[in-house]
Amino acid sequence: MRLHPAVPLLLPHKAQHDIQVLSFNVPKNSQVFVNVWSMGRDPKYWKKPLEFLPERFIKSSVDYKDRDFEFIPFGARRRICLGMPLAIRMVNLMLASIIQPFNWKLPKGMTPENLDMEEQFGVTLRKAIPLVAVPNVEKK
Ligand code: HEM
Repeated sequence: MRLHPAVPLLLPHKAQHDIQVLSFNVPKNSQVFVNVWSMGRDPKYWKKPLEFLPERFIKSSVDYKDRDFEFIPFGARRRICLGMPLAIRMVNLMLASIIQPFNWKLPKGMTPENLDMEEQFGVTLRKAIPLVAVPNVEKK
């Protein structure tokens, strides 16, 4: 959700009136895109921003629920994702239900280090080259 956010530019927002955000003047009716993809990789806020280190969140106070604006994979404030409470439960459940029953491995010659994580940009973000993984059921 930080390195590869599902909705990289959030949904388009429109300024209802002239407003100044930090040093930026945003005229009424401007269409505003919030680049959460780039915010999640900003070295100003993240140590080793391009590394996948999920443990960075273990003792961190950074919250995804509309409080810490360096990490808003569900957006924020009035137009925050309505499905967020469902999504945060479902993501864990879906991941657990594919990880638990199988032993997964990468195809021959492929290692986690040489996985191509390039993205295909769109309203939603997807892997440019789909992940190939081989499920294996342990024989008892
Ligand atoms: C991991 C899963 C999900 C992610 C990362 C996600 C992310 C987002 C993001 C970034 C937005 C745009 C927020 C903005 O522009 O400020 C959004 C909007 C929305 N999402 Fe999700 N979403 C997820 C799952 C869901 C689910 C499961 C539902 C419904 C059951 C849902 C319903 C909505 C709706 C209705 C909006 C529009 C809210 C509005 O414009 O007022 N989302 N979501």
